[in-house]
Amino acid sequence: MARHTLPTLVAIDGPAGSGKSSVSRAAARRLGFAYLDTGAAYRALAWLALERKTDNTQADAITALLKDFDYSIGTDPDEYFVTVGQTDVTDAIRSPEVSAAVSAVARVPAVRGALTELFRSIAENVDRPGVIIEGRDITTIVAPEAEVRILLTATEEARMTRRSAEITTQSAETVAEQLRSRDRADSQVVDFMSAADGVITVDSTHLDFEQTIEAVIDVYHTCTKRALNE
Ligand SMILES: Nc1ncnc2c1ncn2[C@@H]1O[C@H](COP(=O)(O)OP(=O)(O)OP(=O)(O)O)[C@@H](O)[C@H]1O
Ligand SMILES: Nc1ccn([C@@H]2O[C@H](COP(=O)(O)O)[C@@H](O)[C@H]2O)c(=O)n1
Repeated sequence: MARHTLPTLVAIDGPAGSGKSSVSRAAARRLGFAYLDTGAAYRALAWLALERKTDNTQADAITALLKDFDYSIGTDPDEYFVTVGQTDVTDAIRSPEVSAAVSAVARVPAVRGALTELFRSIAENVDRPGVIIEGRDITTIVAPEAEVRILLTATEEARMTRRSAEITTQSAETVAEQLRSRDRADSQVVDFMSAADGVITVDSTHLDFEQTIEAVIDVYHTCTKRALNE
């Protein structure tokens, strides 16, 4: 059977609160692309571990969860949802408990291997001409061959200010400390603080939301034009 044309891949990595999900989703909408949030899968597995009262320091116990991890995510930027089995976990995976547990789950190599395969398969099968995939290791591990590779960053101060404006149920100090400690734990596993070779940095520290979306779309046009001329 003839293989369908593969979608254009736009890979975006960056630290917590750098705007990966909000900016990627808005840019995907404008480009008519699908949007794949990879952090949601790690969060959903962490949610399952909490539901099953699994000790998340035990790699074997976390790995065992993968065998009945019935995960599904919406890749339409206008119809985002995350389910595990019959349960809609779209909101539950954003809880402070899941955010605090997720890095321990994400450090397990078998989990990373399985989810990487899942992301590649979802991305290959979207029903759009392209897909924006965002996370921590997309430009380097999940899709190093992506036509467009971006590191979306902002200073720690800017990221914390934006995140604490969003989360009003916790103090700014608590939000900042959670963000910092998640980045610390995650960066022991993958490097998302510096751009790998060929990856273009978009620093949004002094850009507003709209300007950041435009900056990402500009990089997309520059990279795709360059590829056409090669
Ligand atoms: N350039 C910007 N100017 C102002 N606010 C922004 C900008 N970019 C993103 N934001 C806001 O910052 C907050 C964090 O963004 P977002 O949730 O998209 O980050 P993230 O990188 O996906 O975070 P995490 O990895 O923790 O899920 C959101 O409230 C978003 O609307
Ligand atoms: N490619 C990725 C994406 C995410 N993670 C882990 O998931 C956590 C949640 O991600 P968010 O983008 O929703 O904040 C993140 O803190 C990492 O632990 C990952 O390892 N690789």
